[in-house]
Amino acid sequence: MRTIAEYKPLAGQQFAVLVVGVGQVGSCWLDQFAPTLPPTARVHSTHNSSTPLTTGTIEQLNDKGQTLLVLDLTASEKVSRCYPEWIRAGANIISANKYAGAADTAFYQEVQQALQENNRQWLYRATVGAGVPIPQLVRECTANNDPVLRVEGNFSGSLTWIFQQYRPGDKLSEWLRKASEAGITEPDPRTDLGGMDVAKKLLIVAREAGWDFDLAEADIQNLVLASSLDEELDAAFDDWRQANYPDATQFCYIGRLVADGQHGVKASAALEPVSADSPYAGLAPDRAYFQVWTADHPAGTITVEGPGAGLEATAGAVHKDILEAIAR
Ligand SMILES: NC(=O)C1=CN([C@@H]2O[C@H](COP(=O)(O)OP(=O)(O)OC[C@H]3O[C@@H](n4cnc5c(N)ncnc54)[C@H](OP(=O)(O)O)[C@@H]3O)[C@@H](O)[C@H]2O)C=CC1
Ligand SMILES: N[C@@H](CC=O)C(=O)O
Repeated sequence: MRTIAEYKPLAGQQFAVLVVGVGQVGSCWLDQFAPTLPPTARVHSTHNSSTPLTTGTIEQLNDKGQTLLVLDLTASEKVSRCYPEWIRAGANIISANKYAGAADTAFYQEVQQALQENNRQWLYRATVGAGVPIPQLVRECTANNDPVLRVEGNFSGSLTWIFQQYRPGDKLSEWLRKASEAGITEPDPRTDLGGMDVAKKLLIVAREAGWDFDLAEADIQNLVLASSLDEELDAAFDDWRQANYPDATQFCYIGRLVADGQHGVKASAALEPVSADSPYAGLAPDRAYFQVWTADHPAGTITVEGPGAGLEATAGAVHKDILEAIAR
């Protein structure tokens, strides 16, 4: 963790942190990271569904001259839709919630416009890769005139955790339950298993490269193969495995963005068999591995590996955003 001494806010500047969503990530941040906030920052308030954050609260604090950091640690689309109003009222936003980053183009642009017009920041390092700075890498290559051609990686922390441990013959439903208990799935694990969580991450990264696409057009494999996530899922998944990859011993859910001259980008994700020489074969269940191909590196890829799942890695990413916002 970086030390607070590295950060030099403007003289007298006070940062009020408003935490929206005190679930698994929010509690982890409050317990482990909030105590290390710089002396110029303090947690002003915490909010959940029954005590939502209001725009009035933001306006009042802004009027008092406080610099506001609103942490969106929910999985709520409703909360994400408040961003433009909150930004106009004076808030800077830090998100673990992926809804705004992967929203329809019109809403995404509305958020960007509100940020520009009000000179506010929106940071979202925790939304992709947990502790692996993949959006930042793509943004930096793009900004430095080294266009990104392709990005590939195990974008799902929960599906990686599951499939790095699952072996044919296991019950998929058991691994899913354990992942949910470990706090690494979405509040509704169907979001992970169905691939929609990965689709959102692909869109967030694509936007860093200057691409955009409609989530509905992404080619995403849905592993919600049964209406209930119990023995019914196990039977359906075994049928799929036997029909497609009867000899595979290991799988990984891999996401891809590939530049496509005509259409901008093609986004896809699928569960694929992993051979012994694949970089995914020996990956620990909580690690992420990404490869980026750029114009300057068309053959040799840039590779990044790091902690890609878990509450501490995610809350740590939120904390890095807070320190970055304070330092700017
Ligand atoms: N778990 C992980 O490893 C990772 C999670 N994330 C992201 O972090 C976010 C949070 O995940 P997690 O902590 O696991 O989720 P939880 O379900 O544990 O917590 C969500 C929290 O959001 C609150 N909430 C829901 N709606 C509102 C609202 N309208 N106003 C205020 N609070 C609200 C809930 O309150 P209540 O209980 O009252 O409804 C709850 O406290 C998600 O977007 C997830 O994608 C990102 C990376 C990794
Ligand atoms: N559901 C997510 C958790 C964080 O984004 C994942 O599986 O990666």
